[in-house]
Amino acid sequence: MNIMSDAAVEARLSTQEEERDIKMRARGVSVFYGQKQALFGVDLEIPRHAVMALIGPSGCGKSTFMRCLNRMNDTIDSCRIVGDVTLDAEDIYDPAIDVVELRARVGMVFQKPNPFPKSIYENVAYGPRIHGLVRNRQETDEVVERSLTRAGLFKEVKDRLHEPGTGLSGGQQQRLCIARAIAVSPEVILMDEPCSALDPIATATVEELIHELRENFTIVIVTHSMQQAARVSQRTAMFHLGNLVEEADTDKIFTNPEDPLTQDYITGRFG
Ligand SMILES: Nc1ncnc2c1ncn2[C@@H]1O[C@H](COP(=O)(O)OP(=O)(O)OP(=O)(O)O)[C@@H](O)[C@H]1O
Repeated sequence: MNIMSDAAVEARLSTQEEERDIKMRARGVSVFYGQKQALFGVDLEIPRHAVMALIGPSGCGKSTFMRCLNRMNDTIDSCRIVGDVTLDAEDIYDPAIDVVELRARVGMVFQKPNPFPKSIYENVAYGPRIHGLVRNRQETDEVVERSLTRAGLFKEVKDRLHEPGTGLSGGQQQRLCIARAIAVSPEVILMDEPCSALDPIATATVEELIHELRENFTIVIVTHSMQQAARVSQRTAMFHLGNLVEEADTDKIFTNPEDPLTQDYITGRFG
């Protein structure tokens, strides 16, 4: 008979509880580009249905870390990663993992809006089609409308769905890229400086959208803007020279950071 002590039962329950709140977890993640080490043993937990901001001076490893979360670093020949990364407690570097499927579960939006040279409709419909998520035209129409609506773009484009995506404004193109990412129902969306090519009005619209998306998705955003990190995120992780300096509630990072490096960075003393 296997009788667990009350303490053991409680410990297991609290671990399960914790797992429910943690979408992704990195343990001891180091990254090398050839001989050069870019990340040093990073341990970080990404909370579910929240926005986590990655901040730190240029070259500190924010994008490198983010690319570990959907194995985008696999596409760089010289890049080697050690350590563990899990998605819902599942090892994403397990050889049995289908990387194409992983990147559908952990989608990405890039710095520069990069719509395909196709219509607005086709930009959004492409992913669901290749992943077999839609069976016919009606289902495709539905997924396109739903994704564009969630990205806050449908009203603006509903009469020109068959015009090229590249004909939209920069802010609209970025929302189209977000709609494209959402269309395959990802669990996590990685955003690498998604507003850096946008004007302040388009930035505000995208920030508002990020805020809304967190209800349904887990979001990780790299940003150089302290104001943006403070506005959109609930947790913030500060990197410096390939190390994770500290990670905490965003309010705490911006009002009462533990580490002097964070204090210096957020007050503009370097970076
Ligand atoms: N493909 C690559 N090949 C070689 N070195 C790279 C590559 N990508 C990044 N690095 C190096 O790894 C380190 C971390 O770069 P990374 O782009 O992750 O930093 P970052 O914090 O995102 O910087 P930024 O804010 O300027 O975008 C830097 O020293 C960079 O030069």
